[in-house]
Amino acid sequence: MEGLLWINDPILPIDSMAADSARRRQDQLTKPRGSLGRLEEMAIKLAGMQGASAPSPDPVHILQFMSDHGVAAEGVSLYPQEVTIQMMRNIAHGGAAVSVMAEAIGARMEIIDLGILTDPGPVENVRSERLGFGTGNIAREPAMSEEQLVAAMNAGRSGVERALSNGARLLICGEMGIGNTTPATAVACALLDKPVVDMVGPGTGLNAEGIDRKRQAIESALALHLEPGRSTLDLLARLGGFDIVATTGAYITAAQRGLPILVDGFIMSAAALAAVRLQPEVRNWMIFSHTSAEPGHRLMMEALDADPYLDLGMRLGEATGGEALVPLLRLACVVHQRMATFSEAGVTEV
Ligand SMILES: Cc1cc2ncn([C@H]3O[C@H](COP(=O)(O)O)[C@@H](O)[C@H]3O)c2cc1C
Ligand SMILES: O=C(O)c1cccnc1
Repeated sequence: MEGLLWINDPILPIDSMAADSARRRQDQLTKPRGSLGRLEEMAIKLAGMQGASAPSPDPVHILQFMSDHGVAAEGVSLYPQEVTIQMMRNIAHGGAAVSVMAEAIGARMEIIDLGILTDPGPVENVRSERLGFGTGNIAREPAMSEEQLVAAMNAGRSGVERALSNGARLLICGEMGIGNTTPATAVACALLDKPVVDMVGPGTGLNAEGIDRKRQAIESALALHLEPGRSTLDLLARLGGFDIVATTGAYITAAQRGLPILVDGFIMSAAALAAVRLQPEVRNWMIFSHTSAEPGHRLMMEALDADPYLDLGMRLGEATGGEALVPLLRLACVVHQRMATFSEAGVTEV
């Protein structure tokens, strides 16, 4: 697709020498081999991605994408659509979970309005890259045009470029927009060829009747848009959201530029599936923070051969699962760097 030729640019290889040398170092540190479990794996993975003997998640850069979803008209969320703009202000003013956590972990966050329902005018701390007034209702029409798809992918790409120019060493993408678990579910069902009943869930807290209504809306969307031979980009334009598409572009760009990706929950995993479908090696650059309580997330993780680190019953989105893992990533890296080896400490090795 014109304007998206960069998707096929090569993905950087992981530095396997750096990963091997980090693994060897872990085995020389004063502990029974493997005893720090997956903390060891975190440091080794980051070492390979960063080509570094002293890996570190810092600086962490969050791209927080805001957008609305036309399919909210089908009654697929417990909350009304005006919550999106209200939450955008809340995020920008520092009152949302993502904002409090970003401050607590010392992460830089850029909030990008990709097209919430009403144009809020200039909002402090929000970058406006509006592509429309929400997407189309996927149960009845495509989510977006080809032009909007291209612009959303490029918005994700330029977000990563700004992150890199700010020195980022770890990327977390997040989203907020009422109704968003519906396009995420639709994209996942389309890409994985799974029945909607296996993937659909409560999102913000729908009851059984609400989930059934959401299932019907997604089934209508798939019946309308799913045709054999449709490309991944075409499916994204028909079923996705501006945020899922921008994140897909951000993930591919990060992998092309060598920036490690921390994938957040259910909605961001739909983008991860799309990015890996478009460019399989993007998977090598991904770390998965947590298992979302949204039931279909496990199927997504299976498809991505991913085993997320945390399982805290989180189901918020907003990059918060990614943020929750950052302190553990830091700990893993500090341990990797500062622990004494057997020979340094004069401890008997077996
Ligand atoms: C106050 C509030 C803050 C949120 N922050 C993230 N989400 C999350 O919930 C929404 C997806 O769930 P559904 O598809 O059921 O609407 C998205 O906005 C997602 O970011 C929120 C939802 C609400 C209500
Ligand atoms: O895991 C997520 O991304 C999620 C789950 C429920 C609602 N919003 C987001």
